[in-house]
Amino acid sequence: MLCELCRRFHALGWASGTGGGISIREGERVWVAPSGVHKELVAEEDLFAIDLDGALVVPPRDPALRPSACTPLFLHAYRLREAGAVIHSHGKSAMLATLLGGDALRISRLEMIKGLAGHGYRDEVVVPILENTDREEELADTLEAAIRAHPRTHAVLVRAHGVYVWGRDWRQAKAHAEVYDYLFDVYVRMRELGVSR
Ligand SMILES: CSCCC(=O)C(=O)COP(=O)(O)O
Ligand SMILES: [Zn+2]
Repeated sequence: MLCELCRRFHALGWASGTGGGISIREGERVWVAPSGVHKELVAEEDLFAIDLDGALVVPPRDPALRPSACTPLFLHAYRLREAGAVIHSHGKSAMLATLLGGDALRISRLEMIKGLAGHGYRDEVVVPILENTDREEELADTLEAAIRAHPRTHAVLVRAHGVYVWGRDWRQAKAHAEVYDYLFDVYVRMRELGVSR
């Protein structure tokens, strides 16, 4: 499923140019893809299994592979939110939404908001925005702080970069990622049109 979802996210433009992807938790194990490879071509034997402290449990077939640089960020969502899957998207809507400024994106009164667990139509969706760093791993501490400061969010944006989204399992994480992508796209379009909600 991890490999299949990487292919689908690549087709959506969420995991192009080797970045982005998804990790999935299976009990006490977390499966992650290799770093810096074409995510749409990742095969089952290329995957790493690690425990929730990041220790290697199952190595990939090729010893030259390294786990995704997103791994420390994925682990924060697993540990702090009991997530079952975490998606990292480089989708353009997420990236563009972060360029409109502020330390959080806020949007409300849209039907699609109901697709986020614990949210209703009238709720304000608040997605914190982190400042980007030179290396993906360096985002881990600020992502942890943002997750703690925003207990209702299922996503954290990274300026000029993308978004991390999670859910209780891969199905909910995928649904959340699709809803947030819709909201980010609408947010950018609304700013272009000069309308607000
Ligand atoms: C063009 S990818 C730049 C690095 C990045 O943003 C990223 O998400 C890398 O992830 P990886 O899984 O390849 O370590
Ligand atoms: Zn990235």
